Amino acid sequence: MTTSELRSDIHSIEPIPDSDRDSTGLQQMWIWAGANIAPVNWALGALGIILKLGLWETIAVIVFGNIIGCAIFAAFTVMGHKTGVNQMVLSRSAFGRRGAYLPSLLMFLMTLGWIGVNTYFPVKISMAILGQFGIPESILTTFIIMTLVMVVQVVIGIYGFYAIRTFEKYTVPVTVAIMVLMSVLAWSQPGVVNWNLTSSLPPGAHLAMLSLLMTAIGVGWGISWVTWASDYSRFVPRSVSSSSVFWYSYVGMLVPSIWLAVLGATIASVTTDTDPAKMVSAVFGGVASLLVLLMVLHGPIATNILNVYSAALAALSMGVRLSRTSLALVVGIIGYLVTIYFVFAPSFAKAFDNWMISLLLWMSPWAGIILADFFIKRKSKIDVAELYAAPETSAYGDINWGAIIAFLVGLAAGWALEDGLVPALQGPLSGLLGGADLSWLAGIVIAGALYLAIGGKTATAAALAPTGAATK
Ligand SMILES: Nc1ccnc(=O)[nH]1
Repeated sequence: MTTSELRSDIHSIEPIPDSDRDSTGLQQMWIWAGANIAPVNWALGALGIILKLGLWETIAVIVFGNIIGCAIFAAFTVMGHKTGVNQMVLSRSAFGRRGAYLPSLLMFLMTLGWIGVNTYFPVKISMAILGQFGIPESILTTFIIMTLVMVVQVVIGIYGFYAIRTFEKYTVPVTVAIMVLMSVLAWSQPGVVNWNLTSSLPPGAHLAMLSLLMTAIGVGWGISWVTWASDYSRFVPRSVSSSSVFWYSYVGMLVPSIWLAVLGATIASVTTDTDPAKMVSAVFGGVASLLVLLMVLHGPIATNILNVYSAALAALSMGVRLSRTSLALVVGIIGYLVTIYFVFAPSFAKAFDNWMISLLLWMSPWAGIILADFFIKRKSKIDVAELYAAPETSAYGDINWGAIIAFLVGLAAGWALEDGLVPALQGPLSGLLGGADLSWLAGIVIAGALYLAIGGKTATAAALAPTGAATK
C-alpha cells in the first residue's frame, strides 16, 4: 500500500501492522493539543466561576486536577503503543472477548453526546461574531454553521487516522498562535479580569463545591479522554519508546487544557457567565474577532474528528458488522441531532457539569480496571491474537464476570461518593462527608482493587506470549 502522508486509512480494529505504524511522538502531541484547543475548554474554567468559586482557587483546581488527570490519560496511550490495538479491543483482556461489548457500547453512546457538546459553543460564538459584522442570528444561519462544521468533521473522521494527524499537524500551530493573541488581549486589557474575585459560598458548601469541581473540571478532564487514548497511539512504531509516547501525549493534553480553562475562568470572572457570546464580545472586536472565529470553528472539528473516528472503532469493537465509513456516517447523523438538542437547550453550564460527572461515573471504574489489568495483572504483556480469537476459545474468556462485578461495584461506589448538582447525582456517602465529591477516586481505586481480587479467572501474563508477538 502507499505510504504517502495523507493516505486513506484502511485500518479498522485489527492490530496495526508494523509497516503502517509511522506516527511520531510529536504528531501525538498535536492530536491531543488540537482536541483540547476548543471553546468547550473555556467552559471548564468558566464553570468554576459560575458555580461560585473564587478565581485563584478555580485556577488551582484546574492546574492540580489536570496534572493528575492528564497523567492517567497518558498512561492509556502506552497500551495502544505497546500492542498496536485500539482501546476498546484492548478492553477485552479485562472484560473478556464479549464482556468488553459493554464498555464499547457506553463509549459509543458517550461519543455522540460529546459531538453535540463540542459543537454547541462554536455555533453560539460564531453567531455572536457574525452579529458583530451585521449578520443577525437566525435559525437559518445557525443551521448553516452547524451543518458546515458537521460535514467537515465527518469527512475527515471517515478518512481516518492519517487525515486526522495531518490536519492537526498543520492547523494546531496556527490556532495556538491565535490563542496566544487572545490570551494577551484578555489578560492585558483593564477591566476584563477580576483577579480578586473570591468565593461567595459559606465554608461547608465551599469545600463541597471545590471537590465537585475537582471531579468535573480538574482530574475529570484527563479521565474523560482515556477511552480514546490507544486508538491513536497504536500508530506509533515500536522504535519510539513508550515513555516518549506518554510524555508527548501528556504535554499535548495538559498544556491547552490548563491554558484554555484558565482563560475561560479569567474572562468569566467579570462576565460571570458561560454564555460564549458575552465572553467573546467582552474582550474581542474587529479583526481579532475574525481570528477568534477561525479558532472557534477549528475547535470542534479538531475534537470531533477524534469522536467520529473512535466512535466507529467502538462500534466495530462490539461486533457491529458495518464498514468504518458507514459507521462514521451514522455517528455523524446522530451527532448532528444531539447538537441540535444542545444548541437549543437552556442553561449550558449546569447541563455540562451533569454531563461531565455522569460520564466519569462509568469511566472511572472502567479506567481503574483497565489500569490494574494492563499494568499490574499483565505487566504490560498482552497476547494480541487472543483479543481477536473466537469468544469460546479466547484466553481472555468470553465474559469475565469478575470484571463486570468490579465495574458495577466501582460505579456504585463512585455514585455513593458523588455530590452533583441534581439529586440523582448526589450519593449518600458524600452527604456524610459534608458533601465532598470523591467519585472519580472511589471509582478508580475500588473497581481496580476489586478486579485484582476477583477478576483472575482468565490467562495471566506469565502464561501468555509477549506483547504483540502474535499479531495476525
Ligand atoms: N473531553 C472529551 C473527551 C472525549 N471527547 C471529547 O470530545 N471531549
